[in-house]
Amino acid sequence: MGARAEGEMLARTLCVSAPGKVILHGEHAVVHGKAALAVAVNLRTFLKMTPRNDGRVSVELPNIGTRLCWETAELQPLLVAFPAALTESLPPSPEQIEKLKEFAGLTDTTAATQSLATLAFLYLYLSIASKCGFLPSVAILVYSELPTGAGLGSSAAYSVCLAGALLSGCGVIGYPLEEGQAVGRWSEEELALINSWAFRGEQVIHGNPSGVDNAVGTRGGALRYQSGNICSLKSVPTLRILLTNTRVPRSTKVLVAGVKDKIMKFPAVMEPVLTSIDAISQECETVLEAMAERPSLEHYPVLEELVDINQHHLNVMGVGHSSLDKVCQVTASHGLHSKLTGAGGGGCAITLLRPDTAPSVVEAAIRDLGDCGFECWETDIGASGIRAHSLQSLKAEVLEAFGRM
Ligand SMILES: Nc1ncnc2c1ncn2[C@@H]1O[C@H](COP(=O)(O)OP(=O)(O)O)[C@@H](O)[C@H]1O
Ligand SMILES: C[C@@](O)(CCOP(=O)(O)O)CC(=O)O
Ligand SMILES: [Mg+2]
Repeated sequence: MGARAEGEMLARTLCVSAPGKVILHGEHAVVHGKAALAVAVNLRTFLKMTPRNDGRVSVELPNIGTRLCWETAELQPLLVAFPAALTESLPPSPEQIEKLKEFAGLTDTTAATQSLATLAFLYLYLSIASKCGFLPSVAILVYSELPTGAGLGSSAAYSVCLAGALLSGCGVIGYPLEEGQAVGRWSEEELALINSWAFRGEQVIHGNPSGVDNAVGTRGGALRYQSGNICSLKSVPTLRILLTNTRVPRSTKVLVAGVKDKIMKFPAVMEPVLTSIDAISQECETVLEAMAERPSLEHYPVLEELVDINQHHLNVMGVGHSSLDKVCQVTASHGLHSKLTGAGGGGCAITLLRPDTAPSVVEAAIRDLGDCGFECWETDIGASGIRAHSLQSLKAEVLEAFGRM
C-alpha cells in the first residue's frame, strides 16, 4: 500500500488480529523485574475498522456485550488532556482516567469489564488522534476467540489490536497489505511502536502491567521477557499443552495489586519467592533449548517438577484458587502436572503433556476436568503476532461476527 502522510486517515476498511498467550513461568514475578517465559497461542482477537462519513466513532464489543458511540465533536475537548508529547512518554495519569470516566459516564457501579474496555479504547483513540492531529470517524468492531478475563491475555490482544489499527488508520504507521494479499506484517520498528502503545492500553486495564502480555501479543512466538527486555526464543521445541478454563472470573488488576501488597507487607518472605520463580524461568529456558537441540523424553521430569514448584510459589503469593487446586489434583491423578497461567485467582491453568502421553490419558483427564465444570482444549504454541488481514481471508466465524453487528 502506498505511503500516506502521517495524519492522513486510511480511506478503506482494515482488519487486524493478535494472539492470546500462555505464560509458562514467571507470571506476577515479572511485574517485579523477574524473567517470564510466554508463548503465543492460536486463539486470536480480531478487529475491523471501517471509515464512517457521519462524524461519529462507534465501537462494538460483542464479547462483553458493549456498544459505544460518540460524535467526534464531543470528544474534541478531551484532546486538551492528551498532548502527544505527554502521552507518548508517560503512563496514563489518574487525572486522564478520571476525565474519561466522567465523559463516558462510568461510575463505580459500571461493570469493570465494560469500564476498562471503554477506558482503554478512549485512552488509545484520543492519544493516537492527538499525535496525528485529527479525530478519525470510524466504526470499530472487536471479536475474540479468547475467554475474557481468564489468564490468556485477552486484555493484551485487545490493546494490541486497538494500537495496530489506530496507528495504521491514522497514518502513523503503514498498513502492510497490498492488493490481493491475504495477510501482512509490520516492520520491526512499527511492531515496537504498536507494542509501546498496546502497553499503554494494558496500563489502563491492568494498572501495573509488566508488558509481557502485549509483547507476546505483538511479536508472537515464544519469548523471555524481563523488565522491558524482549528476547525471542528461537529454538523452542513443540510443546503439547492442555488449557483448562476454570471459568472462575477474576480481575488481573486486583490480583496484581494484591501481590504488590503482600510483597510490601513481607519483603523478606516474598523476595526469595520472586527470586526462585526467576530461577525457574531461567532453568526452564535452558531445558527447552536443550530439548530443541536434542529432543528427548528425559527432559520432561524436570519441566514437570518446575511446573509443580512454580504453582506452589503462586499459591504462596496468594493468587491460587480452589478451582486451580482442583485442576492440579485431577491432572495429577492422571500423572500430569499443571499450574495456573496469567494472573490466577481462577481463570486458566496449563497442563504439560508429554509427546508420548497416551490419548486415553488425555481423554480421561479432559473428561474428569469437564465433570468439574471446567472447559478444556489442547493448544499448540508459537502463534504469529499481530497481523493485517484481507477480509476475504478471514475464517467464516470471524466474518460472521464482523457481519452480524
Ligand atoms: N474481546 C474483548 N472485547 C472487549 N474488551 C475486552 C476483550 N478482551 C479483553 N477485554 C478487556 O480486558 C479485560 C480482561 O483483562 P484481564 O483482567 O487482564 O484478563 P486477561 O487474563 O483476559 O488479560 C476485560 O475485562 C475487558 O475490559
Ligand atoms: C499477572 C501478570 O504477570 C500476567 C497477567 O496475565 P492476564 O492479564 O491474566 O492474562 C501481570 C503482568 O505481567 O502484567
Ligand atoms: Mg490481561
